Amino acid sequence: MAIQQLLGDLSWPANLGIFACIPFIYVACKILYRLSSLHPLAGIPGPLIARITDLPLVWHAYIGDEAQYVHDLHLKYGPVVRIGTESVDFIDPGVIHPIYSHKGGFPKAKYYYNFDIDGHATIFSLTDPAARGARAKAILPMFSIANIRKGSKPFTDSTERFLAGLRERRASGSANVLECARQMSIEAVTEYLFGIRYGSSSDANDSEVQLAKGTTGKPKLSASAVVDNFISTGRLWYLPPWLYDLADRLDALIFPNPSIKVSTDIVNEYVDRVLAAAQAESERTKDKSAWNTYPCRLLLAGFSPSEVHAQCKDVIFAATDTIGLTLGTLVFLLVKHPDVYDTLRAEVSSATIAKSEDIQQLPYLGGVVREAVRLTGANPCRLPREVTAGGWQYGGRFYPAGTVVSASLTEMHYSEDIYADAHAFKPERWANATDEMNKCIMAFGLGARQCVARAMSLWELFNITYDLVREDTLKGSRVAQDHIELYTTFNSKVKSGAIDIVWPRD
Ligand code: HEM
Repeated sequence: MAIQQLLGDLSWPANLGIFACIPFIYVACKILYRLSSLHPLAGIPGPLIARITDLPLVWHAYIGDEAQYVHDLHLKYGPVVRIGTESVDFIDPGVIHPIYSHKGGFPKAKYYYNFDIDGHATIFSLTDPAARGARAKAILPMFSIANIRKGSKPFTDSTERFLAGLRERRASGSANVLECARQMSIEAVTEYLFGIRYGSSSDANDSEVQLAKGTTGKPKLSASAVVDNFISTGRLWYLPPWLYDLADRLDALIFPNPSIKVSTDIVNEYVDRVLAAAQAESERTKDKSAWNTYPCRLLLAGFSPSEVHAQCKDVIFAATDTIGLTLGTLVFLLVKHPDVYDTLRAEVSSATIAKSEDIQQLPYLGGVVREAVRLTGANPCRLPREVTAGGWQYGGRFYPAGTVVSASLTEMHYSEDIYADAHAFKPERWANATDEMNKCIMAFGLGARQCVARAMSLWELFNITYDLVREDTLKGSRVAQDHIELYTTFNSKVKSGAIDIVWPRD
């Protein structure tokens, strides 16, 4: 009443002034609370700014050095750092089980919503475990190692094309192995999962469909621009979805890239074709046990054609750059380290391989693949999870519900405490791997939400490396750059867009 009377006594401009001040008062109170000892994360070391606002995190993700930013904070403040108002990052093998594995781990943090596709939450972006589970159940059998072995032809065919492509480029003196590996990955995965290889067409030349002119004038995989665009979601993903959309539009307006539109159309047309074939298949045969492709399985499980379209695109995005970058880096490391290459070649040349699974038993090859996976960091930053109702007690501290907790790949994989001489490429370290080394490899994620295609990807990496080294295509090659420079947000991106190797002509 007193306030009402006071307001009533004031002139209307004074009233307006008071109302205009309310948001500022609200923000000021919020900042004071965040800075005070009343905030539940008050005792956690970190920069003052991170207690007030998430803007530094948003900024470093946007400019592509989030991994370096988080690393610098750990160097300064120790293994447990408050990196944002509600966010804490750990370098501690002990957090892996409670955050990612125990009872399915904490759910994915809200930022994953920004990875939705065409208005649909995907198997990757869903934060609700039950909704994700219903979709994953339909497709997971396709990723079992037994089924991959049974249906391995798309993989062996794409490996053969990858090797043929490298031989061709060797003749010309240089190869961008990143682009070759991306192409190999998208072909293998789409043919295996969708039954129609990306880029294949009955009425057009494969290479016309697959390759669009890159900006340098060199042919570039036609899906590259749309894949790059999708993985760059991580640059803005800390924004709330409405602001994300706005920022994304503004970004496209300020930095227009016409090749994204061309590439998006090509990929959409391809996925339309995949979906139409799956729908025709479901019409043709009512025998549901014969429905064996990824889209058929999702349709069978009751999901709408428009969602299945989005789920297919999600897989293309998830597969192309991750395998592309990992395989590209692996080849780069082998070329850069001739001693490792020679040891591997000796093992591969003398091996007796009766069946393809024997390849994964080769110990030095195993070390090479694990070491390349460790050093690549296709997802180099944190995999954030949100503490659920009831909070989480860990290391003598209480983290209330809503706290975003994480471990970051770059911190774990480059920790000197876990991997001595962590920056070096040392396949032999895996001959006597400690439990901690095995536990802290998080390239494929961890726990219940780890990569559905982990076994498939490793299977490909082992087989391709084996064939590549056996036929000695890399003989005489050199790296064209000393190291691979990356933008680091949720997904890594090679700054130059290429991992080049050359075969010098003497
Ligand atoms: C070297 C290759 C690959 C790497 C390094 C990789 C990495 C990852 C990582 C780190 C995650 C977990 C992300 C998180 O927790 O936030 C993930 C999830 C996922 N990946 Fe991969 N991935 C690879 C290949 C693939 C391929 C080939 C496919 C599809 C054919 C794929 C499909 C997925 C999907 C659908 C998820 C979401 C799983 C879920 O949340 O339930 N990935 N991947």
